[in-house]
Amino acid sequence: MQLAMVGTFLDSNMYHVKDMVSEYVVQRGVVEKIKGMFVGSIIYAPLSLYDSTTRAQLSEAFNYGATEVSADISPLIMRILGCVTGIALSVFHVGASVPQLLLLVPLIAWTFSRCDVFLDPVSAMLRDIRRAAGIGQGATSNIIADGKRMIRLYGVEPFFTRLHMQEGDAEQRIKHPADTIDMVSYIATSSVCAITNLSTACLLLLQSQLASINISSGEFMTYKRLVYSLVNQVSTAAYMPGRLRKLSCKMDTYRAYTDIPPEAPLVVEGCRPPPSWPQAGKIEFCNYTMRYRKDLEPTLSEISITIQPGEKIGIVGRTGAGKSTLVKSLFRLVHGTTTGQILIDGQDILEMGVGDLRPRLGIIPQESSMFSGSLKRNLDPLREYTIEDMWAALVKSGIAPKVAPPRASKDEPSDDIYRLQRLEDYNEAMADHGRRWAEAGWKMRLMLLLFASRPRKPHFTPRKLLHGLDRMASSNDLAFSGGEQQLFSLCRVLMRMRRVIVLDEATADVDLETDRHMQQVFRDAFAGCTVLTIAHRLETVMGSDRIIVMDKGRIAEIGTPQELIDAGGIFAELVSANDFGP
Ligand SMILES: Nc1ncnc2c1ncn2[C@@H]1O[C@H](COP(=O)(O)OP(=O)(O)OP(=O)(O)O)[C@@H](O)[C@H]1O
Repeated sequence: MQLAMVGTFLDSNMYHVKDMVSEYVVQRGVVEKIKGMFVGSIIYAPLSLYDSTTRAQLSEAFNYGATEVSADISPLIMRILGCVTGIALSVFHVGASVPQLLLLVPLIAWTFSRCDVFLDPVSAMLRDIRRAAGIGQGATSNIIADGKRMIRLYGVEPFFTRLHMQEGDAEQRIKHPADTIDMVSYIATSSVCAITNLSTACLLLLQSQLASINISSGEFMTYKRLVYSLVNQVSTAAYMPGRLRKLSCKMDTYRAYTDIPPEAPLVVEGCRPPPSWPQAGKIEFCNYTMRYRKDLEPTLSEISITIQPGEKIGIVGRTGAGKSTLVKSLFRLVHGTTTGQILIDGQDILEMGVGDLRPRLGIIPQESSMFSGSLKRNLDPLREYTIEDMWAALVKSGIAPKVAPPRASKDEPSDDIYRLQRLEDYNEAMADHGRRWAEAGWKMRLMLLLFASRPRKPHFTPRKLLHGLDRMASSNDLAFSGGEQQLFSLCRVLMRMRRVIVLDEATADVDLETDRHMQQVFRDAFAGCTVLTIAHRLETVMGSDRIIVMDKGRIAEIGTPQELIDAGGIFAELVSANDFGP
C-alpha cells in the first residue's frame, strides 16, 4: 500500500516535470525546425510556384501547414513521452500493489487497438475525400475576395452566394460522418475503460473477500485510481500507431511544399562579385535566349546588346513582345531554360548567387504594392535608413504631402513632428528590446525580464498616430492609389541608390504631370546610373540615349529616338500612331 502511495505521488508530480521538459524540447527542437522548413521552402521557391499554385493553396500551406503539422507533432511527441513514463509508473505501482492485474494489460491493449483498426480506415477515407475535393480550403471565399470588384460590376453576387453555400454543404456532408466516426471511437474507448474499471473493481473486491482481507474504502479508492490510470495509459498507447499514421498522411500532403527545390542559391562561393560591384553599370547580353518552359517557344531569342555605363535605355514594343522578360532576366526572376550570358561589369550574373545579384540592382516594378505595416517599415523593411533619409526621399518623389502630418492651426498649436519622433523612438526601442530578447539565451532572457527597463509608451490621441511615417498601410490599401504606390517604390529606389536601375512601367499609373515630375527626378537622381526604362507611353522614353524595340522576343530595332524615326520601322509607326516626335 505504501508503495502504491509513493507511486501515486511520483505519478502526479512527474507529469508536470515531463510536460515542462517535453514542451521545451519539442517546441525548440521540432516545431521550430518544421516551421523553418515550411517557410524557407516556400519563400525561396521559384516564382513559377506562385504562378501555378492558387492563393488558397498557398495560404493553406503558409498559415496552416506549418502550424497544423507542428501543432499535431508537439502534443503527439509529448503524449508518447507521457505514455512511456506513465505506463512505467503505472506498471511499477500496480505491480507492487496488485501484480495479478498486470495480466490484464495485453488484453486491454488488444481491445483498444481493435477499435482503432476498425474505425481508422473509415476516418482516413473521409479525410482523403475532403482533401482531394479541396473541401474546407475556403476556395470560393478566396475567389470572392480576389474578384470582389468584378463580381459587383457584373452583378453576379447571387451566383457566388450559391457557390459558397454549395461549398458549405459539401463540407457538412463530409463533416457529419467524420464527427460520427469520432463519436463512435470515443464511445468505444469510454466503454472499454468503464468495463475494465468495473471488472477490476469487482476482481479486487472478490479477491479481498476470498482471502478474507479487510480493505478500507480509502485503500480501495487508491487501487481503483491505479487501475484507472493504467487503463488510460494503455489505451493511449494502443491508439498511438493510428495517430502516427494520421500525422504521416498530413505530412505527405504538406511535403509537396517542403520539398520544393529553391529557385537558385543565394550565394555561389567562387563566383562572388566584389563588394562594390557593379561599379560602372555596363550591361552585356551575349546571345541570350530564354524559354519559360522546355516545351514552349523561346520568349527571348538571341538577344545581343552592350549597354554602356550611365546609358539611358528605353525599351518599347507591343504587348507580349518580351520587354518585362528582358529586365526580369537581369534579376534572374525568370525560371526556365536559358543559353548565352548576361554580364554586368564583366561578371556573369547567371553564374552568381541571386543573393549577390538582386540587392545590388534597383527596380521600380510594374506592380508596386504596399506591405502590411507602418509606412516607415514599407519604405525601409530592413531598418537601414534614418528618418531623415526617408523624408528626403518622400519629398524628392513628391509623395511627402500625402504622408506629412497636418499643419498646426492657430487654435491648436501642434507639436506633431516632435510627438512622431518620440513615437518612432519608442517603436525603435521596443523593436530593439524584441530583437535582444529573440537573440538572447535563457540566462540573458531572465536578466532582461528582471532588470531591463522597458521603454515607456508615449501617450497620444489616436488622431495624432494616424499621420506621418507611423501611419499603418496594408497590402490592399485603398488609401494609396496605384500611382502613389509607385511613388513609394520610387522612394525605396532613391534611398538605396544602385548603379543599375530598371524602371518597368514605373509611371504607368500616374497622370502626365506626375509622369513629367518623376522623369525629372529620374534625370537628377539617376544621372550617373545605367537606367533601363520600359514604357508604353512613348513620351517617357523619348529622352533616352538609345531605344530598344522588342518584337516577338527579339531586338527588332535599336538606336537613338531620331535614328529610329528616320529609319521608318516599328518605332516610327508607334510614334506616328502617338502623334508626337522627340
Ligand atoms: N511565367 C510565364 N510563363 C510562361 N510564359 C510567360 C510567363 N510570363 C510571360 N510569359 C509570356 O512571355 C511573353 C512575353 O511576356 P512579357 O511580360 O515579357 O511581355 P511584355 O512585352 O512585357 O508585355 P506587356 O507590355 O504586356 O507588359 C508573353 O507571351 C507571355 O505570355
